[in-house]
Amino acid sequence: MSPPPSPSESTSSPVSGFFGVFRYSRRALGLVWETSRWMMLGLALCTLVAGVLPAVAAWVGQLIVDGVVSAMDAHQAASNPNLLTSITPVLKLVAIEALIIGLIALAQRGLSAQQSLLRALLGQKVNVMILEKAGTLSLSQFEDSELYDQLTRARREASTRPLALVNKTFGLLQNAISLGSFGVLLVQFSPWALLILVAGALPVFVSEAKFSGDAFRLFRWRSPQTRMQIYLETVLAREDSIKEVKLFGLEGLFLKRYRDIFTQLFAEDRRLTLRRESWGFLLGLLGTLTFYLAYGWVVIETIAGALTLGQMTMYLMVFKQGQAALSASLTAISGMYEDNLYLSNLYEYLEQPVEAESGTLTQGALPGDGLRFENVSFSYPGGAAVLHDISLHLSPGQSLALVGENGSGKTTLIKLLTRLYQPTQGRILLDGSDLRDWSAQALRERTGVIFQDFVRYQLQVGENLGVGDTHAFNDQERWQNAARHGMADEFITRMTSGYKTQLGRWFKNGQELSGGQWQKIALSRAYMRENADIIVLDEPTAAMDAAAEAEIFTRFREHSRDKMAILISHRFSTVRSADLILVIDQGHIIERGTHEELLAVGGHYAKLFQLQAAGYK
Ligand SMILES: Nc1ncnc2c1ncn2[C@@H]1O[C@H](COP(=O)(O)OP(=O)(O)OP(=O)(O)O)[C@@H](O)[C@H]1O
Repeated sequence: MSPPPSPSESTSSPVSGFFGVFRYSRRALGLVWETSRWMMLGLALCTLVAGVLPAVAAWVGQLIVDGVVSAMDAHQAASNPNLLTSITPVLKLVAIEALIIGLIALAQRGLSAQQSLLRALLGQKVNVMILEKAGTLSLSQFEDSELYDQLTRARREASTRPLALVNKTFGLLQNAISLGSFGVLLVQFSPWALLILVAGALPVFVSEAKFSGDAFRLFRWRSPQTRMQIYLETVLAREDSIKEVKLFGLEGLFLKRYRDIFTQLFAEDRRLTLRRESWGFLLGLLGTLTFYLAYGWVVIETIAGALTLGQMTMYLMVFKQGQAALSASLTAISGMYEDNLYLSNLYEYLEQPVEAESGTLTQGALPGDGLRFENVSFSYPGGAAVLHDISLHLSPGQSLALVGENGSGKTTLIKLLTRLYQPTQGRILLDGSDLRDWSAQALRERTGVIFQDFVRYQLQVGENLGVGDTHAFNDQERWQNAARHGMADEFITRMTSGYKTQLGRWFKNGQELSGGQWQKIALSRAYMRENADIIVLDEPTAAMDAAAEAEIFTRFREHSRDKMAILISHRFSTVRSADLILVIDQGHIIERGTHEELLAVGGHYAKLFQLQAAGYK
């Protein structure tokens, strides 16, 4: 199976497509320039030195051979030969050549030292750019598998590519300088020789350019499989999934899938590599043939007396090195083409449009009005409607509970309320102003949320709380306050290093917590937002024991006395005390009222309540 071309690749002509991708070279150079000006200048200097000196060395080589020949003649012809006088001029030339070779070695070392330092700096810079961009993407962009592919491709490859591109650009420059200087020497022999040199290397270049394009298309086309491989690696080798993998005996199954993907990808790789190398070999032979043709020509000219021995050595060396430099330049160009294609992926990702943060409000038009949903409907991108025509009003000091079956849309409602998604229809108002018009910062400060799938950070306990309010990330007093509210302080103080205990198993001395303890940590994290007046708990006590749950809700009510509290729970014992209960079914509000009102109606809520109560009898 061959990868389909992307639309842009299939519509543009191969030539313009080929040159079009070079637009990223300038950006890569700019990136290096921003990373370290001095090193880029150093690279340029070393490149120049390493480019010019080989031709100078070849020329000095010619002077040496011719010097030796004439010194030999003079020495033999002299009636009173003095060896020292005869060899001194040649030895001086030998010393100069040694110096030149030393300088070339120095320049090359300089190049490789600067390249390896730049690799580290540039890799870090590009990775930071990728992660910074990730921070600006919306949740729906993150859930878009194509964008996710792009992000994965960018992370896998692009952090090494900019330097590769710059190295190749400098390599090309160095070879071009060498070629130019060799050309100056070679043209004196014959312009045809120069032409032969170019003609010999051209076919390799064309084939390289073609195959690097194929390689990139292959890489782009199969990134979903690569991503599946990364995912399987994670499932098979991470402590949070290994328990289930072991119990269900999934190792063999997943490893087989992992291997199958590799086998498929490897078959494509092998095909491409074999074709690339076979063509490279055949076309390379052409280059070798032209070299030996030129070799023969130079030898004939020398025997015929048109060239001196020194000139012959020089031309042969120039020809050989020139050909090597030319094919290296051409390979560099096609390699640059490949790097450019990879970089185009990085920049496509970096240039993903992000929604401009337009809201600036820090206060609503009707302070104290609380939260209002006005005929809000919502569908996830590309999906069917999940919420239909939701209207509700919650004033400060009131509590709201959402009840409904799995998948009825409760968490989605919270995602809209926290502006992780925008309603498809209708609007949400906070203190009389549309949520979209609020500044993100102000909104964040006013809401404290814990989601069902809260994050278990592999950090210290205190930091796990601190993430709830970055301003107080290291504030121990605030940690303790929040932990008291979330009922986590008791077990934290019993831990070996208290709030400084490392959590999780990823790092040394990390301690694992029970499901309920983690939930208490997450709950305390929500309490870190001291100024938040909208507190949302999405099934906060599912993993807690009954006593802890009762205590949690007593504290929750105390804490949220003058705030807006929203609670999602499948346990009616926690829901019943809410001021307003909404029963959601397939995205519709089907019942609303207090616990008593809903029981009196004898509808869906009453039925579910009785079902649960019967379970406890
Ligand atoms: N990111 C998403 N993209 C597309 N569809 C989604 C996404 N998240 C949830 N859904 C769908 O939206 C619907 C509502 O999901 P939601 O998580 O809001 O339900 P819920 O009432 O909170 O369920 P539960 O009680 O199981 O937590 C479900 O049908 C689900 O498949």
